[in-house]
Amino acid sequence: SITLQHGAHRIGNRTDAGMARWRSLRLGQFIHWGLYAIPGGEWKGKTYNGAAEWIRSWKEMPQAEYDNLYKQFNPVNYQPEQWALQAKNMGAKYMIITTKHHDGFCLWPSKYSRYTVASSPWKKDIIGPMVDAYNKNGIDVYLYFSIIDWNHPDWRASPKTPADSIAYGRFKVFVKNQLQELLTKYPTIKGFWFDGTWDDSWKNDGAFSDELEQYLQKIHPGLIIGSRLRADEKGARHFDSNGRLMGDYEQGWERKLPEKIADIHGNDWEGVMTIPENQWGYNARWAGHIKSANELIEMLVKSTSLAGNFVINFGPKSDGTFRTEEVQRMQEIGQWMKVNGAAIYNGGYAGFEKQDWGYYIRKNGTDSVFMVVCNVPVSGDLRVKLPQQTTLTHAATLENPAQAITPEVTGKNEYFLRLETKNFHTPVVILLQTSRNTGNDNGRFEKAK
Ligand SMILES: C[C@@H]1N[C@@H](C(=O)NCc2ccccc2)[C@H](O)[C@@H]1O
Repeated sequence: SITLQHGAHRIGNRTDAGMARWRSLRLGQFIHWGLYAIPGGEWKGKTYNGAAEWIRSWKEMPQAEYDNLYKQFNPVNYQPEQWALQAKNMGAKYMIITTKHHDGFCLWPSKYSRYTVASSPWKKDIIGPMVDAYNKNGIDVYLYFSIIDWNHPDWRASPKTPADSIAYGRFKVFVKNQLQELLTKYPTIKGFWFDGTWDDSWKNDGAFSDELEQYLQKIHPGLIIGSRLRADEKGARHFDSNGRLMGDYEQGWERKLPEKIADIHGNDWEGVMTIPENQWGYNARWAGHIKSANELIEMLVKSTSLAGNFVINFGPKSDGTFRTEEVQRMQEIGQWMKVNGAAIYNGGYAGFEKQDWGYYIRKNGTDSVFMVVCNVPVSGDLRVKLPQQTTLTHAATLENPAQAITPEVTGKNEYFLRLETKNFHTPVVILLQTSRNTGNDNGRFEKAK
């Protein structure tokens, strides 16, 4: 390995209580809200085919007209208590809110910028009431902050001249001031979710990103910050030039998930997911594939089974209400979580060989292993191969815990569980009580006929 001044400063995952809490939460709600919700992916009768929150970059969008949208920001139906209750009923344990996206518009009345809600007809702080409402409902809040800031005169994607570098130097001070301001105004937030850190200006200034992260941890110890903030002095991002993860968890899983446990290299990680194919901010027309609640539940289960967190994104309308499809997904996911949340919260990698019917999840630190059946076999028979020295002592679904399922012992450490019924409308969860011992079931279950 090479000597790095601004590479990873820690080897292995964080072991403090704050990080243990983060990895116990498992299900998060992402909210992308801002001026981009006003056009909602359309402009003067034309449809923008990109992600709605990027519409300012569309060649058909006059940037000055976009920048003046703040004069229309007036979410008269914004009710943060409703938002928080809805998220609680979905089973989300943390929420990530866009304080400032790439367009630079601030949802809080920053004293370092005039391009904020304070200049809009709404006038009031959006972030404060949201943090309070979510915290009151037992949901932790993380602040999304874009380093890219298309509105700020000193931001540069790639400084070319000495004047550019002087301007970008001012911009870095502005970024540090706004982050300090957010921590001062909203002291209960648990961390930052940084974005927009792929441009040369940021990538080639690993020292600043390192110093910034250390500054934030100094003024607010315990903050949880993912790998997307940092670059090392060679321009390596997420993983430093020695291949070590920078930050507190791998934050590169955007609209994609790891396939198998080897893909996560033992790191804490989080996947963030859109319900349509690629829309984060409100888009009036959702084209392409819209994920069902069952698809999102399976992604949540897969993430948990691979010891990661899963965050589902929502893009409220400019008036502060949510579109029907998003309300439906939150309700359907919430119904499943009410019955099966025990398999998700504090869930992690079970260490069992994955089978076709779905996913194993181990309740962290226990011998309780959940089987989440997403693919019901036509036979109704679920093969359960346990690791050596592990015995199955009990099985029952979370829906009917009193109804034990008697496994059929078929061979060394292998059982079949038969499902009474085969028509399920959502993934079914079976809790296995296992014990590690001599590797046989002590005659508890009769041998296969
Ligand atoms: C969380 C999402 N990140 C923003 C974005 O620009 N993503 C583009 C991107 C996709 C994959 C790697 C880096 C950057 C999107 O607008 C959302 O805010």
